[in-house]
Amino acid sequence: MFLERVLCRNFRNFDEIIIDLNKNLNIFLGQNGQGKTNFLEAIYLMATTNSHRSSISSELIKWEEEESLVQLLLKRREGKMKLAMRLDNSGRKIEINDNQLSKVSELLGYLNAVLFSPEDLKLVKEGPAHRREFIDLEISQVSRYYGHLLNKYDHILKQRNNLLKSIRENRNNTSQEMLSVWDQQLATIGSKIILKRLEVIDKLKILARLSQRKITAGREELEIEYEISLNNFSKNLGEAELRNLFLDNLVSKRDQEIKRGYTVIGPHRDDLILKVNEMDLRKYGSQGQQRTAALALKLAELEFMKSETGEYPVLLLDDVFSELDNLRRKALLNVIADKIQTIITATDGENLTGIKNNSYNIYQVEKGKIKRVS
Ligand SMILES: Nc1ncnc2c1ncn2[C@@H]1O[C@H](COP(=O)(O)OP(=O)(O)OP(=O)(O)O)[C@@H](O)[C@H]1O
Repeated sequence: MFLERVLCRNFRNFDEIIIDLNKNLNIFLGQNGQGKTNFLEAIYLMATTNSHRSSISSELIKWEEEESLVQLLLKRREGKMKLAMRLDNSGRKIEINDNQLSKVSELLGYLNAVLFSPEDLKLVKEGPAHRREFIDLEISQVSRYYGHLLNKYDHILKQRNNLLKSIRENRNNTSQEMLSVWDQQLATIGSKIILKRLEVIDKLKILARLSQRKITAGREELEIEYEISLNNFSKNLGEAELRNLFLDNLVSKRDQEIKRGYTVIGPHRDDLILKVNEMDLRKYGSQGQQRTAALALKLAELEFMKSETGEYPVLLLDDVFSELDNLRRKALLNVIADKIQTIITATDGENLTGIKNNSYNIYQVEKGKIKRVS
């Protein structure tokens, strides 16, 4: 798939920009703070329904304006489509081919995009929330049903945590009965989420291992494991068995959960363990090894989405070329070749000299204005 045109109106520091993109490679050059990341953010927002930098709609709207619009013309195998998001202080509205959708989450699955930015090092070296977000976003982009499960799980978890707090404050039996009702729901949805994650990680780990080998010329073996918070878990459990195990775990943690006032087990507490040559990357990996693994995961993500949807997603590279050494840069360029629409931002073209795509556009970004220069 590829983007033909991107329109942003009153989005971040843009008044109105209308950009026609090359179906292969697009390079956006500009000094710091001119609007390069803002442009990628608008596209990423349309792929995931969320900005990677802010969860607050009003921050995306241009200062002193009331509403903003991001509109994309997208070419997929099945044809062209127009996607639009309107943001104002009351929230976000989505239109597909000029028809308004009832829920923002229905936008998921139309535009698939993979974003790689310097922030992605966090994926390897920081807390589990980043790795859960990585896997959840990836699955949500190819499965709207999974996005729906996550929303439901979040809702149940909040209600259950509120109840745990209220039991802690004033123990009574009716609340304990209510807790069993929430347990059933948490276990039902939670086990579906865990099973889907396990299925995707099984595919992803093969793809990531291959990428890591390519980037390191076979010197590093990357392993990904799912670290589950449930006790007595064994692989190959069916959905009903996993649900029962989840419920048993909730019963055995009940006193602890009431004492703490929140749910201590479930997919919201799980993690991904990344190892290189059997060493835990998060704890012991060098910055270079962590960066390579983050890149390998992103390349695996591209291939995973291709295998799920039949089309490569759009690749967004935010200022990453200056951070990569020659080997990693080459590996990245080999993957992109001419088959993936790529949008790159950089402060100057110096690190981009290795790019030999047949066709590319170059744009200059300055003070919220974007102009094509070649
Ligand atoms: N809601 C907003 N309204 C108007 N301007 C905004 C808004 N949000 C951010 N900006 C401006 O956008 C600019 C940041 O743009 P952006 O993050 O795209 O920078 P960049 O070109 O990617 O630079 P860098 O290379 O430093 O990342 C800043 O000047 C900031 O003041």
